[in-house]
Amino acid sequence: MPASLILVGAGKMGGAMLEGWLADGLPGARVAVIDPSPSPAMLALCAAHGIAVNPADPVEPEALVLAIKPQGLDAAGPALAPLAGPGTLVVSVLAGKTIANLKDRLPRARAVVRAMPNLPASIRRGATGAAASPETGEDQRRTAHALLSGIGLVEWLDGEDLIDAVTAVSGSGPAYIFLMAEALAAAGVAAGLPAEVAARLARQTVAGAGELLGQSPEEPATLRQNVTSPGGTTAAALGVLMAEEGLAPLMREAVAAAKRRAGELAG
Ligand SMILES: NC(=O)C1=CN([C@@H]2O[C@H](COP(=O)(O)OP(=O)(O)OC[C@H]3O[C@@H](n4cnc5c(N)ncnc54)[C@H](O)[C@@H]3O)[C@@H](O)[C@H]2O)C=CC1
Ligand SMILES: O=C(O)[C@@H]1CCC=N1
Repeated sequence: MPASLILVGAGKMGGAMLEGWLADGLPGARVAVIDPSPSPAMLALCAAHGIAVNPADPVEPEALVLAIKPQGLDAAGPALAPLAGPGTLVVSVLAGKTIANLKDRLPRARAVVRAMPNLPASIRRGATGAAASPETGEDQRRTAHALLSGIGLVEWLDGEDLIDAVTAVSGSGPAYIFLMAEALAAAGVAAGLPAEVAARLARQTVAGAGELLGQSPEEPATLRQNVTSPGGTTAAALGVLMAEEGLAPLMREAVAAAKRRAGELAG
């Protein structure tokens, strides 16, 4: 873990990573947060862990983690450039922004890791794809790995060309699963259940299935088959979901749209 870390942007994703790092044992005294409008919950978390918020004269840290909106990079660049020296490990989670885009705004930076985590980082169940600039040293790679593996699974990529696909699959992916819970609950209401009962059953079904998938050595397809009695109710439902025009082509289209959008955010 780095001896000093500045988190720039402590919103939903930055906040989730910070929660994960703190749960992983990163001492708050090593961390500073820069954010012009931190939420009350973030201020409370920082106060509880002795984390400096918007220090007056921040100094170049060992690790500078960027978690602002991609569209905010131009405006933030001038304030961030002095914090990213040749020895600083820069970790960016900005969707679409390439390592070259980041180096444009942080001209002294050498070691840049472009990472795409996801929101379950807050409970250390995240999934991150990452790629490092060629100048990133072995120690800095180890530091980046310690940070990212502290919040869940890490897949290192040979180059950054796959990060937009990672963004579309696992970066945005939790939203697809939450939507599944919403849609299942709504379908339950349509099938006659009281709304609150449907919401509780759908939520626990998605959470329980996710937990089982996380703990089981079986493939998702095997777990699906374990639910499916021949000629039974699940088979009837899967006949719809697995039809030619069912979930698979829809998911392909959704992931392609997210990947396309990530490409548009570059620059
Ligand atoms: N939300 C998610 O599930 C994921 C988000 N990301 C990436 O994380 C980044 C942040 O996204 P969210 O957390 O969802 O957005 P957010 O809006 O919740 O957080 C952004 C934070 O940046 C702060 N901010 C704005 N300008 C700033 C500046 N100049 N200096 C310091 N802080 C500044 C805002 O006050 C806010 O707290 C984006 O680049 C996004 O692509 C990546 C993976 C997943
Ligand atoms: O929606 C977005 O652009 C960000 C990137 C991945 C998840 N949230």
